[in-house]
Amino acid sequence: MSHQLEKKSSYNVAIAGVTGAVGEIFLEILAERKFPINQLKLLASPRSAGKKISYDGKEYTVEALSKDSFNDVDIALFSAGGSTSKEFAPIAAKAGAVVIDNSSAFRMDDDVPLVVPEVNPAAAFRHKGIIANPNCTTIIMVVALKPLHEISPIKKVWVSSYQSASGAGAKGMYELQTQTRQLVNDEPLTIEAFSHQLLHNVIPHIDTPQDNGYTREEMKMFYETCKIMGDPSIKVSSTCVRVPVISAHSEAITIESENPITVEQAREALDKAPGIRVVDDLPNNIYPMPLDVAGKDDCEVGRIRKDLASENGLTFWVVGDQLRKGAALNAVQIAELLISK
Ligand SMILES: NC(=O)C1=CN([C@@H]2O[C@H](COP(=O)(O)OP(=O)(O)OC[C@H]3O[C@@H](n4cnc5c(N)ncnc54)[C@H](OP(=O)(O)O)[C@@H]3O)[C@@H](O)[C@H]2O)C=CC1
Ligand SMILES: N[C@@H](CC(=O)OP(=O)(O)O)C(=O)O
Repeated sequence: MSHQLEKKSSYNVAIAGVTGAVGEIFLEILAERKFPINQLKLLASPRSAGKKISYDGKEYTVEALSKDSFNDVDIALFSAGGSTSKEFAPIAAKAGAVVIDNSSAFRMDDDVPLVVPEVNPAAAFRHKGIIANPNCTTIIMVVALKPLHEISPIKKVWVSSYQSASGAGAKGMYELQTQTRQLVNDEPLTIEAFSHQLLHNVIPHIDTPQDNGYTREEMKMFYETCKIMGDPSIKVSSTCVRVPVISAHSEAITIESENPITVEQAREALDKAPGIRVVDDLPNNIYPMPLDVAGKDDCEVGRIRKDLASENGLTFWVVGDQLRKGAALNAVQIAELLISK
């Protein structure tokens, strides 16, 4: 069975997980980019079945995701967690849809391309029914790494992330907002979505601990970077940290490349690269910050400087809206690539 999308003037699109943090942004982005939709199917858990959601001036009723949800669907955008993807993405692909999956369920499968359109667009066409959207922190980083890797191959990356509450979904954003209100009202703080109070704190722990002392989020950055960049020799050491910011992830990155990359070369390459903007004027207090980047499509890079501690090293700061470029926008850009051929 061929999994390539048949060329049409408009497509039947399903969104699994439409009531979640990423699902909501999927709808915003499809509308903003005028994605050619014929029929739209909105899917979530049985808890949300019957809920009404507007899209492009029309009201839709959310349906409970089931094995029969994908008949006549061309493109299925999944954002409903790894276990839901594991169960339903193969069913959707078998029914003839091309699945673009936001979860971590299939990212490292050999048969599943892991795609960031600015980095490895050709991989999108090698799918067998499922394409994986990478981890959000990794997407934001590789958009900046790619133009630098083209100047001189990157050998090593050290990165510390400053990941917003929305990375933990709707419940993460809600908990940070609730804690703010509770603190003002002198009430006990609810701590459910994160392992500690996030308000007025930073938590150096995202996803499950691994045997090597890193977390699963950190190991996703290690493995996914190599797969997306098509270079298994790149070594990534990361510390992923949750910070009390509602939306947009920040990352302090140091790279070591085969040959030196000057600040000027880096700035010029990043300036020209798609999906990223240089915002870098330290003396005038101008650098990327989550408050400014939240809601934007492009990632922003600043604080570009020669690293003082590593050989052939360059240090910089990248911020991206992880619900957009780190999730829904990247997935919609993959869908746009598929329908462009
Ligand atoms: N938040 C982020 O920054 C990013 C998230 N992702 C990934 O995207 C996915 C969704 O994340 P996010 O939007 O943040 O999470 P949310 O918790 O905000 O939303 C989860 C969504 O999945 C639906 N869902 C949950 N269980 C089921 C089920 N059994 N069957 C059908 N639908 C179900 C929920 O429906 P209901 O409302 O009915 O419960 C809801 O629509 C995850 O895999 C996450 O790892 C990827 C990149 C970034
Ligand atoms: N990276 C997200 C979590 C997430 O959704 O990751 P993944 O898509 O790799 O499961 C965060 O900030 O918490």
